[in-house]
Amino acid sequence: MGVFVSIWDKLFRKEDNNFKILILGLDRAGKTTILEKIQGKMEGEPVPTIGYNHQKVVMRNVSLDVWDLSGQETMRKIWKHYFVDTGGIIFVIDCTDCSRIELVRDEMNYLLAEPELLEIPILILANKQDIPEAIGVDNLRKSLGIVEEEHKRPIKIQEASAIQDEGLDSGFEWLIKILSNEEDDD
Ligand SMILES: Nc1nc2c(ncn2[C@@H]2O[C@H](COP(=O)(O)OP(=O)(O)OP(=O)(O)O)[C@@H](O)[C@H]2O)c(=O)[nH]1
Ligand SMILES: [Mg+2]
Repeated sequence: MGVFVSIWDKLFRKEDNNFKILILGLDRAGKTTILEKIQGKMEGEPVPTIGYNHQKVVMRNVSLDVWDLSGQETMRKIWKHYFVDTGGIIFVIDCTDCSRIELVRDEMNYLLAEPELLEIPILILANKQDIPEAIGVDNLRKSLGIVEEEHKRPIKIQEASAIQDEGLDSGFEWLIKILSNEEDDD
């Protein structure tokens, strides 16, 4: 953990306990739904994001500067312009969208290999678990080729249903704990 602490100290720590969070994932994964749900303000069907949504969210005394970026193909190419100063990533997957699971894996691997994001904690939300055909965490883990324990960075795959507001609290709690622990290790 010592390496993490020093990197956070140098790069990501904000004086006011504020962390920049990127919500990434393919189009229609449920990113905007999640951002709305965690703020308790879901109103009707979300429209596809053009560009980004930017919201300040306070949870557990931590201020999150959340950027929900469009997952459409052309927009995925400009995700990198938002990487600077990122404290954590929430990567959202539509677990019913099996035909694009390889594309999801490619995007995930791109993020994992990105030098600007090394050591950054990643919360993977395995979304749309309310739909019976959704693949579960074990299958998703195999499809992505991710073994959390073997990663140098903190990484967690969390089952979720944004629509039913399930799994979001646990996921965010984990991420905030990771970020806050670094704060605590002063
Ligand atoms: N059944 C179900 N539908 C969901 C869930 N989360 C999101 N959706 C639906 O999935 C669709 C896409 O949701 P968005 O939140 O707009 O997805 P997005 O990832 O922000 O998509 P882009 O902005 O295009 O990148 C919408 O119709 C949502 O209502 C979920 O947990 N379960
Ligand atoms: Mg969106």
